[in-house]
Amino acid sequence: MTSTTTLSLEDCVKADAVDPLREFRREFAIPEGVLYFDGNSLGARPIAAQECAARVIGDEWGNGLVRSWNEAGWFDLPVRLGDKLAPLLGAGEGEVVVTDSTSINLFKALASALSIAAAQDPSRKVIVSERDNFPTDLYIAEGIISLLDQGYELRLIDQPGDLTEAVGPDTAVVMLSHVNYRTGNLYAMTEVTAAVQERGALMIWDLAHSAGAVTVDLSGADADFAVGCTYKYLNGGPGSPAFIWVNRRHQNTGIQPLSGWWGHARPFAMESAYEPGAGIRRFLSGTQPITSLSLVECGLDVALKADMADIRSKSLALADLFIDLVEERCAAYGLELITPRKHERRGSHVSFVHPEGYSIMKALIARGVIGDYREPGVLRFGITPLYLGYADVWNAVDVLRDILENKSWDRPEFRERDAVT
Ligand SMILES: Cc1ncc(COP(=O)(O)O)c(C=O)c1O
Ligand SMILES: Nc1c(O)cccc1C(=O)C[C@H](N)C(=O)O
Repeated sequence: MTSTTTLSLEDCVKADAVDPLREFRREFAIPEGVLYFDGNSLGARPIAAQECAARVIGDEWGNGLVRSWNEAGWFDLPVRLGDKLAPLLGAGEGEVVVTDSTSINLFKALASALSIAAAQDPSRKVIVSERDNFPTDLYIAEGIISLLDQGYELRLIDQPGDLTEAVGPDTAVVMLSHVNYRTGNLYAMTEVTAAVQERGALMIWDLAHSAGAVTVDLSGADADFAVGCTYKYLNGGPGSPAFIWVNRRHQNTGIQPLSGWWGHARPFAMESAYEPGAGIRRFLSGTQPITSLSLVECGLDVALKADMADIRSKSLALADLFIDLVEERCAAYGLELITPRKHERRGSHVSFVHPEGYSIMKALIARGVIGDYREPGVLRFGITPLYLGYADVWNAVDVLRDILENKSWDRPEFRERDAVT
């Protein structure tokens, strides 16, 4: 569907009828009456996940018991799932493991990158990131800086355009989110990686808002490390394990400081001294949450059946439609778009700022249009082409217009803050 003005619901219904991804919606359990625009926080449940959970809990755990570490392939699951995820990241076999959380994987990646940078040039003491990066990324960097206590510092840029100027001969590592969690800004991975490496620094990407949503080519960009989660666009389930990708040239060089027994060269030799395993396995630490790890496969199996180019073009078309409809139908109500309009600069969510953003989002959720809220004043709408269609976008904006027109957000119950927004 092309970006036009004066779009009708009928146009959207017609666009849905010829959408090459329309059958994928059947693969997901979306409750009746819900328009789900929060797959950028927690992806919807693949129908297959319920049966998978029953098999893992009932059969593999219940009947197999401890034998399942071998017989059901539990021990190899982080590596097997990493290999399965790799094509969606432009990565190869033996380069990715699904394990731990994004925060923990970032700790491993950053510590490892700093150890590699220090071996090359110990005078490089700066980690460059973005003030508007997802907070956990900055907190993890602060934690490593205090733990190492070797004069490292964090340099934060305020605009994506300030990046190249901030990276210099003092820079050890640059750590950025490929897609910004708040604005949806998308960095040009290949160009940015090349600029960072030309300046002698290592490049770490956080792909939390990219994996399964936008085209990613880690090998093509020749980045150094990447991390990301599986509970958003990969539909792995709440708190499902994250992933870490390590360029082969670094796998056996840096220090992976969470040196637990799963990363040991011979875990069941039970040796008292640590000897890192070869390759990506050394980025494992300890025992993995096998039930939730197993569910990651259901989301991956769905995503791998779809063509990533179709996902990307539908994501852009749905977001264009969302923006056009808001601008056409909600123009009088003070919503300000903070997401880049340019396709090459946009991820897969759309964000608007409004002084009453929190109450408006709560009012939307009460009407079944589920997005989320981020400070300050940001209404965020995730665009997930596998289970959202053009008519869904039209209907969501229709509810938004109604809430704004009737000021129905202006009620005490919509002002009460929940713990999770
Ligand atoms: C860019 C980014 N990094 C990291 C995280 C979270 O990491 P974790 O799963 O460790 O809580 C999120 C979202 O929660 C995120 O948006
Ligand atoms: N990870 C989350 C959580 O534990 C609770 C609620 C939301 C989340 C999210 O994923 C937030 C998300 N990363 C964001 O971009 O804001």
